Amino acid sequence: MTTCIIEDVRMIIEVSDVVKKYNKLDVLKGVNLSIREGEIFGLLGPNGAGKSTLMNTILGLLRFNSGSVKILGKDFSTHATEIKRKIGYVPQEIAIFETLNAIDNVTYWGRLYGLRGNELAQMVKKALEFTGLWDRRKSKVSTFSGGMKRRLNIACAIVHKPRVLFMDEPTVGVDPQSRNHILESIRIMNKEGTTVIYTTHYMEEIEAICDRVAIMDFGQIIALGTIDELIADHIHEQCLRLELTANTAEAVKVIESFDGVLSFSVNKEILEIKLDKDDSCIPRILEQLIKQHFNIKFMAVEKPDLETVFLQLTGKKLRD
Ligand SMILES: Nc1ncnc2c1ncn2[C@@H]1O[C@H](COP(=O)(O)OP(=O)(O)OP(=O)(O)O)[C@@H](O)[C@H]1O
Repeated sequence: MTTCIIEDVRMIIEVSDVVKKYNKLDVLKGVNLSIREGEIFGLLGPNGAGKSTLMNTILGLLRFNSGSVKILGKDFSTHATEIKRKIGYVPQEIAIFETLNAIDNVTYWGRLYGLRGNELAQMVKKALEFTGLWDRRKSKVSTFSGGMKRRLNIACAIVHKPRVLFMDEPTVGVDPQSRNHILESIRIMNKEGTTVIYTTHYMEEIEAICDRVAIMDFGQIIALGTIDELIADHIHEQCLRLELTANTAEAVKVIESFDGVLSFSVNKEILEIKLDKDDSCIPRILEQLIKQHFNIKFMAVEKPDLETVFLQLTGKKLRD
């Protein structure tokens, strides 16, 4: 009966009104969050926003002051062992034994997750193959590059094929090849049924793999949705950049009369025009400029992206 309830759950993680304080510092201020089974969920936020604290709270590694957390429909306080066997965690700090080789590291974690005998050996092999480390299984970790250590860190977290995988900035300091390998592995794991909760400061990673994204700031979720939804909900303008060969001041007089133009600035021969979301005025502006014999040297429309949303909501760049 219990297994049945776990299998039927659609929201794989439910966080309700979670408050976490460190002395007088409110680090999580009543966080509410539901993560769907089967998604890759990105958690973004400036340094100190509370992402790791939230992750550690969900994982049962940190006690919180009030609220509730459920994973797979169960509470950690009453079903810790059951939940732990179904989740994996890739911590920000690499948690592997430098003096052991790769296979012994992964085997150690496999045993902790309750795997034994032939099943353990098979799962260890699969995790090392999956992370591209099988050929180096007998090498001591102290001889590994930073990217290989990160991949081994992941192999340790996935050896038991978790239903939910938490990854806290798993690509910090890795080379582009390892980064691509990690992202591709996440996609494959997700296709095979693992729900992934992912934090990073790299927008391109979120864009590449995440189905939905939550933006956190000052201990609260301040926005949540797909990237398209976040842009539609929070960004109400875009920028048209034109470079003319001459007579920019006269061109301004043409442009300012158009509906949809919110503001503009001129820097030498470059015109930066802020437009509202409806970009139907762009072809009309260009048509009018050409008709009046302005010579357009360069033109670009800057479409808003996740970075634009993040900057608008937090006042910071993702990698500040
Ligand atoms: N053990 C602790 N004792 C006191 N304050 C803490 C402790 N751990 C975290 N904090 C504080 O809680 C806040 C949130 O920290 P957290 O590590 O969750 O942020 P984060 O969003 O993960 O940041 P980053 O992107 O830098 O990893 C910060 O102000 C941090 O200083």
